[in-house]
Amino acid sequence: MIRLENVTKVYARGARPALDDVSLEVERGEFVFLVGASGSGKSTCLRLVLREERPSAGKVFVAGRDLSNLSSWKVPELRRKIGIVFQDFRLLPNKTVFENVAFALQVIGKRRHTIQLEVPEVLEMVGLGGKEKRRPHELSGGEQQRVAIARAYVNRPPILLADEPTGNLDPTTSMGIMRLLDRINRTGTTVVMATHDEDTVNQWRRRVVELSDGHVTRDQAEGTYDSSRRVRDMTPAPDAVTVGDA
Ligand SMILES: Nc1ncnc2c1ncn2[C@@H]1O[C@H](COP(=O)(O)OP(=O)(O)OP(=O)(O)O)[C@@H](O)[C@H]1O
Repeated sequence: MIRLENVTKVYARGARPALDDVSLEVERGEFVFLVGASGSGKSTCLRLVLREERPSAGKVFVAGRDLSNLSSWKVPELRRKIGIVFQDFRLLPNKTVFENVAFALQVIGKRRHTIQLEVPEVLEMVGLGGKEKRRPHELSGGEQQRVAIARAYVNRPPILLADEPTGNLDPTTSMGIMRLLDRINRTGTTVVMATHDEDTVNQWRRRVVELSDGHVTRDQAEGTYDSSRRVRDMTPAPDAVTVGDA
């Protein structure tokens, strides 16, 4: 469903590559956690899949299409296949919950009566039935993220990308959001979630792809994440103290 083939991304001439010869394949229907320290290249991966960025070298394939051959007028069609959720929700503050979700269908030309049917259905699914008329500031962070997920999913895209979706939420609320993403994944949607959230990764035990300085350093089924591991690995063990100190 998503394939990166020897992808390198250099943003600025002379800068360290954000991604350095990364190859990665995500099958249809998988749920993948993309983990790694800040700056390791997680968001860059997601932006390449959305064709918001183009690789400096290598190829990106999404839903059978080679994005290097995709003309710019076909990019909206690609993005219709991909729902995206961010850490900071990115809702339209002056629109109601219903209007925020409906907007995603309006921009792709869906008919009014379809919108009237599909928006309540997806809001019910994310647990926001009855809150259609609220504006984002009248919702909790978890509820705002549910609206963002409803907006990303209302068109039933085959791929859902989530960039730190639990980053602004407490553990209990995060758990609810993860249950929702899991439910969406069970409908057959491929989910790729970039995250630092160790507890979530360790609780859900899905495939974990770890990036370090633009390289894939681990790809593990039912994986875990310990962000302190790299730091610990670089710290001398207690028995490495030099004899002269004794
Ligand atoms: N638009 C840009 N222009 C220049 N450099 C960029 C740009 N976007 C990202 N970078 C650099 O590329 C590297 C990877 O960034 P990226 O945002 O992909 O990392 P990340 O793992 O998603 O980090 P975070 O967890 O903090 O979001 C970093 O060194 C970053 O500074």
